Amino acid sequence: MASMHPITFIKMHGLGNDFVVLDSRGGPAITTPALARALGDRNRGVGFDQLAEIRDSDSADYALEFWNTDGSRAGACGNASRCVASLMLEGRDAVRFTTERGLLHAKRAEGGMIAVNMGHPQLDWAEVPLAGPTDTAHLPIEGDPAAVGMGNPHCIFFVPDAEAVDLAALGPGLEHHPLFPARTNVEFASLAGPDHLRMRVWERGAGVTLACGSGTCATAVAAHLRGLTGRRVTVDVDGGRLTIDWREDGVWMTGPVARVFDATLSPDWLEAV
Ligand SMILES: N[C@@H](CCC[C@H](N)C(=O)O)C(=O)O
Repeated sequence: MASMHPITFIKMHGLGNDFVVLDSRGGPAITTPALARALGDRNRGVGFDQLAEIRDSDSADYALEFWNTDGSRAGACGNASRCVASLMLEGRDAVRFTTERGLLHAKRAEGGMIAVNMGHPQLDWAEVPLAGPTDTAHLPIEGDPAAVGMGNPHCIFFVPDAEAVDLAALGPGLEHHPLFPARTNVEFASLAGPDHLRMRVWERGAGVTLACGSGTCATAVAAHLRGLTGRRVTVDVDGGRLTIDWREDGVWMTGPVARVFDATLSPDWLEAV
């Protein structure tokens, strides 16, 4: 891939869910499926769970596009949204940005945390999407999972002990289950206390990750709808803790972010992609 200009990027993470952030505002989009796969390679590239590209927006402060390590696009990425918002919030109280699913909002929260409103959950089978008319609260899959869309699909299992689940063994088959025509992210959650969940995730297009923001929102929504929790919950994921609050105006997610380093892609490496 030839490039006229040096391509700089920022490496960030939210609870160990790690990202390469590209900013192509004012110019053409940079990311292709091949570049996402090459950059996502932890041995020969940089390594990430998702790539987030910042684009110009006519209707908001900026637009965001998300890519998985397998080169596929994702309609939502909660933790990358919080990471990029932390950059864009410099000198501002709140930001508005567009993603595939529409307009979202983010703001600073207490203790240096970043909060993002991930929008309203999608509870209709066609919105998730599922392959045909199905009760999203109880899918016809062994283990009685629920389906919730947050701009991307999630299949959520409530289990006695999320720690004991072999994600690598179960994840690939469930990600490609025929009920999910666009594949799915897969979450396993158990109740850790009142309004407190323990959750682990297999991400569509990325595999096992330490955290998934949209998955945490989807799990909190499913837990409330099953009568397991209230609308505000603490969720412990492998990489740390998120707070989810399902309010009138959408599902708010609050947690930490980190900027790890800034760098420039080598032109020789890019040429070979
Ligand atoms: N890590 C993310 C979700 C990323 C996208 C997902 N793998 C998909 O393909 O839908 C998050 O924080 O939400």
